[in-house]
Amino acid sequence: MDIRALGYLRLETTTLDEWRRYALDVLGMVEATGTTEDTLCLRLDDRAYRIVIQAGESDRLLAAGWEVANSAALARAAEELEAAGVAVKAADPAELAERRVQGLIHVTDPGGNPLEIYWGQAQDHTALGTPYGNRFVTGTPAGEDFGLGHVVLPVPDIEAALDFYENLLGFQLRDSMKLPPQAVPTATEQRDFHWMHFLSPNRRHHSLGLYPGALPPGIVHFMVELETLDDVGRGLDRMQAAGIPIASSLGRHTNDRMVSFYAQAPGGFQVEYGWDGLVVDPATWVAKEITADSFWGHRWNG
Ligand SMILES: Cc1ccc(O)c(O)c1CC[C@@H]1C(=O)CC[C@]2(C)C(=O)CC[C@@H]12
Ligand SMILES: [Fe+2]
Repeated sequence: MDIRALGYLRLETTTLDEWRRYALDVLGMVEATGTTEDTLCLRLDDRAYRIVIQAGESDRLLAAGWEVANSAALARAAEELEAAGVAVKAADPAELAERRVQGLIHVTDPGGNPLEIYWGQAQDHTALGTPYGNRFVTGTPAGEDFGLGHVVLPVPDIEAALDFYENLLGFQLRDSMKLPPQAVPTATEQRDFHWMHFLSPNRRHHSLGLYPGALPPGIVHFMVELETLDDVGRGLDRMQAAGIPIASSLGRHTNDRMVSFYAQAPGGFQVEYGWDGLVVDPATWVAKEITADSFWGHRWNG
């Protein structure tokens, strides 16, 4: 399947005002066209939106949006999913209009996580006036797309999830890490360790992390990448000034070599704010095991 990138995330929140302040004033994202009283649309780049946050009854991930190139690629994706026994539901015209895409199917992964596979998202050609001069890395100036960043999803059955994303969706496995049982309190089976996997359909080291346990919000964290270390440092200052709990201190990951910190987001999951993530060559990449999450830093709280 020819998926190109993590195009967007849709979230539901019980505290939209808190999310508005968090996304705009702290993360430095930009309010996008389509924002209403009960739906906050966020721009990071020239896409009409990259994150949509809807007021609702719960705090959870509504969908991870995965982008394909065109309608033929979407039709093939639907065929391959159906042939594999995965239920596929085509979007109705109202959903397409709301999402500002030209074609879309709804699917659920083996962990029950909702995904939307789509093509033809609208762009916004107006200048992106980020509030702190910060810039998000979502691709190259030449037009190569790396997607909005990455998302880590909880998947109680890690083997089934890896098979789905690697062999059906066609993501490349970049590396894996053994988590100790205490890092996975909701694991369905007692084991000496639990694998966590990192994958991507493009040259961003990972667009998807698979966490081998359950978490109520349906998302462990999402990561947005900033252009400079100063963008990340200033973001950390804003988090602290706003009194937002830092979930993990600044550190550099061993696999994508990203320098990042993690902050609590409204709703019981985290946002990773990073810089200097690895861009790989899929033709020469080999899957590896990492045996530490970071070269330095990333001290987790609580
Ligand atoms: C190890 C790692 C590499 C690259 C990343 O972008 C990244 O987020 C991580 C950390 C992943 C992971 C997590 O998301 C939830 C809490 C985890 C499971 C830990 O307890 C250690 C690693 C953490
Ligand atoms: Fe991450």
